[in-house]
Amino acid sequence: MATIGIDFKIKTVMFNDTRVKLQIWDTAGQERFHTLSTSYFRGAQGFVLVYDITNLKSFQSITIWINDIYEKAGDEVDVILLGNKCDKESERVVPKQKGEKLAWEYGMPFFETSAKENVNIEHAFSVLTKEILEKKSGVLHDLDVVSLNEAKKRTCCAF
Ligand SMILES: Nc1nc2c(ncn2[C@@H]2O[C@H](COP(=O)(O)OP(=O)(O)OP(=O)(O)O)[C@@H](O)[C@H]2O)c(=O)[nH]1
Repeated sequence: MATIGIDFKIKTVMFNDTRVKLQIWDTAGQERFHTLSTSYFRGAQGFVLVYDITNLKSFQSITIWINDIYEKAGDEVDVILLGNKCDKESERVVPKQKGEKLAWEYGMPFFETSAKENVNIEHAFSVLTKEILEKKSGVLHDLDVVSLNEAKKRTCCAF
C-alpha cells in the first residue's frame, strides 16, 4: 500500500552492548506527497534513500531527494543509499555500478538490498546507526571539551 504522508515504526536494537532505540520515519516516495514530507526533514539524524533497481525513475529521483535532504536537514546528516529489490535481477534496469557511482559522488555508503528476502537490510541500518552514534559521541566529546575549557576559564577568572 502506498504511504500517504508519513508512517513510523520504533525498533530497539543492541549495538556494541548499548540499547539503541531507532525511530524510523517512512515518508511517501511519490511525487504528489513530496511537499508533505519535507516538513519532517528537520531534526532527523539519518536518512535512508531507497530506489528500486527495476525502476529507472526511482533512481533518477534520488538526486532530487539528496539535494532536498542537504538543503532542509543540513549537510552534516548521515545518509545511506539503497538499491532495493535486488531479488529481481531479471528485471534490473539500474546497474549496480550506477548506484555505487552516485553514492561515491556524495560520499555515502551504498548497498543493494531486498526487503522481500531480507538481504542487507540489517547491515544497512547498522552502518547508518554506527555513523550516527559515532557523530553523536564526537559531538558530546567536543561539548565536554568546551565545557571543561569554560569551567577552567571561570575558575581562572574567579581567582
Ligand atoms: N520483489 C520485491 N518486492 C518488493 C521489495 N520491497 C518492496 N517490494 C514490493 O514493492 C511494492 C512497493 O513497496 P512499498 O514498501 O510500498 O514501497 P514504497 O517505496 O514505500 O512506496 P510508497 O509507500 O509509495 O512510498 C510492494 O508491492 C512491495 O511488496 C523487494 O525487496 N523485492
